[in-house]
Amino acid sequence: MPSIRAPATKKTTTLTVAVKCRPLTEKERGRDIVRVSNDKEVVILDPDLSKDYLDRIQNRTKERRYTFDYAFAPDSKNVDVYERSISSTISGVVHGLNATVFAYGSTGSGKTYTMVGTEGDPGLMVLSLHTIFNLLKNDKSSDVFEVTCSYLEVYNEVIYDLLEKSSGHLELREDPEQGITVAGLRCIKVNSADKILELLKVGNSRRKTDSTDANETSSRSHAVLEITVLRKQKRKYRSQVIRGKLALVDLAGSERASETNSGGKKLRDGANINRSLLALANCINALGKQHKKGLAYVPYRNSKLTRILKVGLSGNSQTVMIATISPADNQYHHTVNTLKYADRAKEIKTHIQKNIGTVDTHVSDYQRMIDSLQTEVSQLKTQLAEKENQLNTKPTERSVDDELSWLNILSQETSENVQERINLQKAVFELEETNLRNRTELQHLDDGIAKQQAIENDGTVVQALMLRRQLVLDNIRDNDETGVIYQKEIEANEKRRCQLQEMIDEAISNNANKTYLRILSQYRLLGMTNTELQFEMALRDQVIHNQRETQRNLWSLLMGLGLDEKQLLKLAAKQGITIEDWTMATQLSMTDSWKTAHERSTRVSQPHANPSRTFPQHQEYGETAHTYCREEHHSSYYFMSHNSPSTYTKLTRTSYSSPQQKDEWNKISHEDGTSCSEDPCMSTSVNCNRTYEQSSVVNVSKIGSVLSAKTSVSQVGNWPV
Ligand SMILES: Nc1ncnc2c1ncn2[C@@H]1O[C@H](COP(=O)(O)OP(=O)(O)OP(=O)(O)O)[C@@H](O)[C@H]1O
Repeated sequence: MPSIRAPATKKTTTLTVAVKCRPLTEKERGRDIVRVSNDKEVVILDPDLSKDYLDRIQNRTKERRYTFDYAFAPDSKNVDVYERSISSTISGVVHGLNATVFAYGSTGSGKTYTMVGTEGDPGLMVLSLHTIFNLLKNDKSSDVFEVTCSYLEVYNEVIYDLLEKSSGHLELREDPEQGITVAGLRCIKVNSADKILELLKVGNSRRKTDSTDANETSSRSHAVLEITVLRKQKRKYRSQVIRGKLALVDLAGSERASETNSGGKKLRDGANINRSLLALANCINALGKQHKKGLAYVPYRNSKLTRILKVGLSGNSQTVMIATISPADNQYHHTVNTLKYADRAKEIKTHIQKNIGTVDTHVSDYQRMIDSLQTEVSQLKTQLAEKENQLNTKPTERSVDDELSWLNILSQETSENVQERINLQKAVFELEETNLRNRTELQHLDDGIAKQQAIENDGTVVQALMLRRQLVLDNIRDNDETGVIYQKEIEANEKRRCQLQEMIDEAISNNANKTYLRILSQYRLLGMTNTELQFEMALRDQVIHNQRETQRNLWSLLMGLGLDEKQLLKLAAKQGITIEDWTMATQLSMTDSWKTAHERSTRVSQPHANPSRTFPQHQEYGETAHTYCREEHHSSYYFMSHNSPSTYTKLTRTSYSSPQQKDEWNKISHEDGTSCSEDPCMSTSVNCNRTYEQSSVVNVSKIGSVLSAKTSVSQVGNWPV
């Protein structure tokens, strides 16, 4: 079929952005911090409960408010999302228009639930297919329809056919007429929604999923279901073929390694997912900027995902982005990140146009098309010449206004470049961490094999150990290889950074408005320093996570020895070790799910680097155990009862909530008899002159980080969504 596109009127439209908040799951016992008002507005409350009215009116809270085309509260069904934000787009597919719907959000935020759904709450893929086949069934024209379907996944930057039992690696091809296509991808002819749903089911069962701490069945790949509807129109003098395409995309979720609690393969998957999502985020950023200045380069080529989504993001497609978010307070950073990108995506423009191919075209029609194409070519040539002219213009020749916005764009790109470098460095750091653990395990395995070889006859244990050894070695090699790729990307990123800085410096030295430009540049540099600090904190976050894991493992080990609470305390006392909080520590070692729900409380219940003090929990085990806590970044203290861990009662500087609280606070004393005269609400200690490390409670050297780890954590870091 000739596929010359007949010139038809192009309609410019913006991406439709809908936000869907899922309900709190049973496992999550956190606070719900998302509010959806008037069907369009989403408010994210500050997860820090201690912020009061004054903080709010002085803008010191982390509360955020966003407006989108549509917003859906946790009680909304998939069909509500479909009817309000998608259905009209889907019907265009039957009339030769392209449409793309993609779900975007952090891991466990509900993307797969929204796209695929359940039997009781069918997802957007299922609902769209029913609409398409209903429209075809009810079509009154004499047109003939043909529907085909393909389903692929991108896993670790490799494309697989989900409709093929054992699919090999597929390659992307740039076709001058059809755009980006996947060579060798199966396109199956279908004649009912049920048939596609069957294929969808089979395809989903082949998708790579894994269980992580954040989501039991986490999708580790990006899945793209594409439905093509061909409408063949028989007319008196010519036949026309209209082709509409619908792409339904379920992305893998962005994640932080510290949250998914993953290592080895899972960590590598996560790093790849984050990398392709970062590439997508960068495209959204660039496209969002394009409408303002028309300058931004859109880095589609950075990942397979962005190349596949190119048409949906900027080409001939009516596109809907469903940003999925979790309402849980511990997901605050992910939620804000997702909404930030969703907010930018609102600016993206696409250009929709009917895909019409003609068969038996009359010569005069061809002539008309050729004329029109020639006009288009000459217009493009003029535009290209103008652009080249602009690029060759020296900064000094620009007007000041132009200069400033040009510099602004440059510095914006610099910040993004820094952000990208930070993400890459974090990925490298995570890989190195995993390999460190892998190498330790390898050492243990070698020792074990040597010992076992000396005593064993049949060699079965040795064989099992050798197998494990090979697996660990493979992981080390894979991680090293990925590390080399990341290093190369860091180098490329660094090169770009230098280029950008040179351009900024040149603009400053050439321009009359030097002082203003210098301030602007300084401002951007400070912003970058800030981002780098965030990276440092993210690294610290990771170290703390590892310490907690060690703590948990060692507790399990101690518990496994069969010692009861008294024996353990006695043993510890003999060694001069004070166990800080028996209740919490044992709970911590017993259940992992407890850890997630109570992470906040464990995090804040440990002694602090500065000021140092001894907490009296160990005197009051069991029912009456209380912990004094401080959250470092908010300089606030809480009084928390273990009987009801979710209840936080704030102590204020001028008044205690109850006499009991005041008494409890007054009990705080150091072991050596000195006490802190600090008010609970002050962030510095008055009489306390010992450092954290000196405190005998924090006898880290005795049992590693088992009994007392530095665990004042701020969950910062802008891991890309
Ligand atoms: N609207 C909803 N109603 C009820 N449960 C939901 C809803 N949305 C999501 N969930 C539940 O939340 C959990 C995570 O959802 P889902 O697997 O869809 O997340 P995801 O964003 O696809 O995660 P990943 O990126 O890790 O694959 C699942 O247990 C799912 O059943």
